[in-house]
Amino acid sequence: MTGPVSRETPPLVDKLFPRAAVRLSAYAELLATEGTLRGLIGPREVPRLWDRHLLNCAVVERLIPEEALVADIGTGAGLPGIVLAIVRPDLQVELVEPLLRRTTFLQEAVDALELDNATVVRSRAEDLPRASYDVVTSRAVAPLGKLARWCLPLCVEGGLMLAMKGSSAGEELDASERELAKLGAELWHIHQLGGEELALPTTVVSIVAGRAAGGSRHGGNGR
Ligand SMILES: C[S@@+](CC[C@H](N)C(=O)[O-])C[C@H]1O[C@@H](n2cnc3c(N)ncnc32)[C@H](O)[C@@H]1O
Repeated sequence: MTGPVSRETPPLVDKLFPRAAVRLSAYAELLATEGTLRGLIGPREVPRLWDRHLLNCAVVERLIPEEALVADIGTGAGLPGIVLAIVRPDLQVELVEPLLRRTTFLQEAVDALELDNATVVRSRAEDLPRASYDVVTSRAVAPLGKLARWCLPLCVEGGLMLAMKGSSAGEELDASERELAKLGAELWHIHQLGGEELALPTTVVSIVAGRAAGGSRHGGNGR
């Protein structure tokens, strides 16, 4: 089981997300307890829940326009979807996950946290309605090319696919540029978020969905 140190809310949370800190802490507690008991989060992740998971996901909100309808594909235990719903009450977030064990946990978390802007959707990405979302997020779900085949068709024209990636972001983008162009993507860009504040900055590949074929890497939509 987890030790008490892992449950402490870092001061940075109050500084960056003062209005969301209580709910974020409640979610951290849920992940550290039920989440690990049910095998949704590895026990070794508990001491680094804030650095590697919650804060890392929370800063992605900086790329999301106001009042967007967001689908978080393969959300697992709710990352980044639940975090985004907590820190951005203006968003509507669909937590998309095919596995029942995970959707059961997600629904319990949404209820416990009283998140009225998050909905659990038991589905695979491929089975969701097309051209429906302003923003489609994901973390640790699939390589970028495959992810783009799943996520870009779900975006409205001009919508945004946001893929949280690790150090492979550049390589993955290079390898999938042709595919992105075929899928009608217009701009793509690698963002480093939280570099000044977080122990581990977050890398996000953003891709603007559109009809026009082609695109340019580091197109710099600046969002
Ligand atoms: C490695 S987990 C990542 C979970 C979470 N995003 C995170 O970062 O902790 C990948 C998740 O993607 C889900 N998944 C796999 N294939 C999927 C698909 N075709 N559509 C939607 N989700 C899928 C899995 O069930 C799993 O929960």
